[in-house]
Amino acid sequence: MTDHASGLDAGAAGSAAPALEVRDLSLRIGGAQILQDVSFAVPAGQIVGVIGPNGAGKTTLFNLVSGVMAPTTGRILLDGVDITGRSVTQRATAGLGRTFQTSSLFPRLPVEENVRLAAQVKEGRALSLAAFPRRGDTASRRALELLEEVGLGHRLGRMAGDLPHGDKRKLEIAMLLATDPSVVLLDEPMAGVASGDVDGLTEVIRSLHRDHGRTVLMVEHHMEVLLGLVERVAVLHFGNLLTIDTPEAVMADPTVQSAYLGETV
Ligand SMILES: Nc1ncnc2c1ncn2[C@@H]1O[C@H](COP(=O)(O)OP(=O)(O)OP(=O)(O)O)[C@@H](O)[C@H]1O
Repeated sequence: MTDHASGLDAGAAGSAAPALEVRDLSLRIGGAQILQDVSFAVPAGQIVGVIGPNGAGKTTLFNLVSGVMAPTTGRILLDGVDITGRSVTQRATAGLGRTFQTSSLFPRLPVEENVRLAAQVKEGRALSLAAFPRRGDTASRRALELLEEVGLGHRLGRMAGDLPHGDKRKLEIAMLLATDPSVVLLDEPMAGVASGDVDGLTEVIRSLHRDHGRTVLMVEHHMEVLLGLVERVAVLHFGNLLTIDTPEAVMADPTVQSAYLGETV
């Protein structure tokens, strides 16, 4: 571990609690130590990348933060509040949103209906298609705004399952935004996205924090995209946090180079 490995001083300039913080997070399954004492903080409005070789523990970290799995030890704080014992739904209500590596869309529904359903849930209404959507209701209006925002205004009426990968990812982000999260976890947003769609999706992600002030933590294997987007990079290796620092410092770090030996950084 390097001196700056914890990154816990990252929000120290102001007195406000970091938007997201993990403290000594560990997960043990059977005899396997999947994550070990991982600690870092993400100040509000910052965009941070998580990288690491295959099996390093990136998805596990997201599963722990979003509440899909419970840590063996350690704590997770959202805006300074300990959410470690809370359910996925309670964390979402508290402002934590997540996309998954695998698509979480309703493929046989039109794009606007996917986002309307997410907006409807945010309003405290049921995830029900039978809610008789009216063109002017707040969930429908919000859905149209968000589709414009992510650049899918021209896809209205298309079935979500028929969209190209890049647009599916944008749709997932629009659905996430419908829940109005303050902290967004993006799990490999570029996976399966055609090269021609990468720039557009990158801009959508950039605007999440630049234009909307959201805090973003993202796992991404597409290194060029990640390094062009994030302010800091956390590096996981065999369940340990090697370092969290600026993209330049991380790429120049010999421990990172050796962690990736045999892989292209
Ligand atoms: N439920 C589980 N039971 C046992 N081992 C698990 C479980 N979940 C994950 N692991 C193991 O934990 C390690 C970390 O897995 P994880 O999926 O978090 O890695 P990752 O960094 O996201 O990898 P990738 O880049 O390939 O997606 C792997 O060795 C994996 O096999």
